[in-house]
Amino acid sequence: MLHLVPEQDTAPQGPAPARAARRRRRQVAGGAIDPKQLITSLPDAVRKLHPRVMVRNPVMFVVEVGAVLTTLSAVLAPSVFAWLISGWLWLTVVFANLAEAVAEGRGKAQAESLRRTRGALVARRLRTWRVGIDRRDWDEQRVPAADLRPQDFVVVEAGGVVPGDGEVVEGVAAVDESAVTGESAPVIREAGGDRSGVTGGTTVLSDRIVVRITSRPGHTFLDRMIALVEGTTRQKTPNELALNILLACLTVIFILAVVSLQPMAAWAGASQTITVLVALLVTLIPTTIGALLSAIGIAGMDRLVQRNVLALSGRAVEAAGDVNTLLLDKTGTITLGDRQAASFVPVQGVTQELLADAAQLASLADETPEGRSVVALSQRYGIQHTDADFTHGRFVPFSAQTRMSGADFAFRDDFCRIRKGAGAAVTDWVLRRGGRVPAEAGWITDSIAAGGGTPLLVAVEDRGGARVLGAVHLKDVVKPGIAERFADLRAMGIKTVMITGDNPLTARAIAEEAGVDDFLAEATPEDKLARIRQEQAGGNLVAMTGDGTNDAPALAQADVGVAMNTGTSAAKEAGNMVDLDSNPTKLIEIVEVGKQLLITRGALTTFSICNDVAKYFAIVPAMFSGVAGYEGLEKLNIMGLHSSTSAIASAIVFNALVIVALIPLALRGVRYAPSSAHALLRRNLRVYGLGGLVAPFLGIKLIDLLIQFVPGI
Ligand SMILES: Nc1ncnc2c1ncn2[C@@H]1O[C@H](COP(=O)(O)OP(=O)(O)OP(=O)(O)O)[C@@H](O)[C@H]1O
Ligand SMILES: [K+]
Ligand SMILES: [Mg+2]
Repeated sequence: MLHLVPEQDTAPQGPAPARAARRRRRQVAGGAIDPKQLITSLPDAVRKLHPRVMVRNPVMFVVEVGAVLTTLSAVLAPSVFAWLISGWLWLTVVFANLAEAVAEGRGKAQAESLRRTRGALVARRLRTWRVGIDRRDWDEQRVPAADLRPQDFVVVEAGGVVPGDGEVVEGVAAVDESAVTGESAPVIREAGGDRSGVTGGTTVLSDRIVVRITSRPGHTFLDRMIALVEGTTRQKTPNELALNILLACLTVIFILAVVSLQPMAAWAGASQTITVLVALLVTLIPTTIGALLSAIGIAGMDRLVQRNVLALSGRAVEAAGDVNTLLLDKTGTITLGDRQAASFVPVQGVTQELLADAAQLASLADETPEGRSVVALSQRYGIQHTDADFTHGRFVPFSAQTRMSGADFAFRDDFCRIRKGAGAAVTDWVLRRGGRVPAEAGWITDSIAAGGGTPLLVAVEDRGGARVLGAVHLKDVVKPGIAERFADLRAMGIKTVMITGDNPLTARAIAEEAGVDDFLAEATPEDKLARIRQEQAGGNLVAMTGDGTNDAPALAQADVGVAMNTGTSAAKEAGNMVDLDSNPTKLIEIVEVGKQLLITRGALTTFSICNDVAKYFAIVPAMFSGVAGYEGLEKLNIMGLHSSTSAIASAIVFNALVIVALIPLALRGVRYAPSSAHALLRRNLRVYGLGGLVAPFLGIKLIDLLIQFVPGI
């Protein structure tokens, strides 16, 4: 099929949008942040100070309220200490907002370039379209792409841009999808099969296709992609919500503790100022994780975008971190999916020509790639039927339920039905019509299947009764390198199951070659769905990759449903992720990103809480220093800080700086190497727990050494 691509269009340079897309991906790859980003995101961070925005983050909202209180008290009773604390509390809130703004800012540039792609597209809409209608009578209308509605038909010719998402209903074309995927190699899009989906904004390089629009205005793939990278549609995931509630509870507990401290302190004759009480509260509550939580989530989605995966739900990204079963569709997912007719194998007493003739009649209206390849192969036998041969006929289209296709027609005064399809389905059809199926038919299909090919039995029914003529051998190729990647999945503790509508023998041959752990053959869409429910009922978290309309129910049911970008729009609508590279082993990276997200969140939570414990040692002794009866607390001043005011100020400054210091880690994610959950937990406790305990002692001491030179501290 690749000969369809004109030479000049495959030049390595690629069109400008492709280069821009690749550059854009390179910029964000690796996740390193440019210090300039911190500066450019500053205005956004300040804008986020609005209380309506801040309440969404309870921990930081408390810090903001504290900043207001200390500012008021600094105005009423000015002192260097009061101004220093209130200033750094405002900085703490700004730093937290900065983390989120930087995370969002990285998507904004990408959204800008996608917006340009969407631009002002013009569509060539057809007033009517039906299969086989004479093309010259087509009545075309030029309309803005924004006016397209589902069920509209548009025509796109070489050089034209596809105006909206849809399904190719007629024709085959090479399409440049680089504006959306960043990948400059053209892909084939064709009517009928599992490669019929086209995306608005992509460019047709060759030929002419008719597309049935499937998306509503404003809800196209590009629209969704823009909203996604900008983070405008991001909702908190269940785990994130749970952690937020936990952090809010901790905050309330510490508020109560600090409030009840005051009467106690007053009784001891060490009544504390508002500034000191707020400072104590802020050091105790988990500000580090409170500040970084949202950025961690955004960065996780972003890391998937960098890998050319669009996650349409944050819940799915989290679920990916815990997936232990992966279900894959065979054709087009594990294999290249270009099933081509390779040979005709007739039964005894039937010639190849007769079989080829019948197979062609059964495929004339079969718009699937398989159907077209049967027609092409039979033409090599000099057989060339035309629609005129069908006087009173009807086509029977292929369906995943019947697993057959064919035609019923009056043919040269005879009445005739022809079917081709899966061995079991056609055998059943012949038997129901009173025919006999020779054992030879079984041998033929088995021998094709044993080699990994897909046999299509061909049968006819006419005055002579129903009988099998032979089989078509469809060949497909397992994607290269797939076995190694499945081995990687096994090492990560993920079981792979191939599910296919194909017969058990073909399924076994392909399963062995691809190295999957298990397979399910002759599966209808309902079987695929049932298998997922069964795995889920067994407590497994299931991911599914597929491309066909018949995979859609399963993709919707799976915890992580990854649709191939080459697939049908039904599959892309049903899944919660789309892989722009259409690579089934991409799940390995999706799982890694999911795990990394969970680990990063866990590690920074551990760090944050351990951190606060240490700061306690700076502030509490300072509050009670010199108070009779509380000399014992002096022992807690193990850091030997300069004065009580410098101790408290140092703790607040450290508390704010640690947020900025951790922004790069939150965005890049904690390093992830495949290993057991226990080993990961132990490592994290060691690094982030211990680190969280030790860092403040060093940091606060250092800041104290500097801050003591500030006059008035
Ligand atoms: N165009 C066609 N005409 C008749 N029969 C077909 C046609 N295409 C496929 N079949 C038969 O129907 C069976 C099921 O179809 P298909 O393989 O597309 O199902 P599937 O569930 O999508 O599986 P897969 O995982 O292989 O994509 C095939 O094994 C083949 O025997
Ligand atoms: K804190
Ligand atoms: Mg399929």
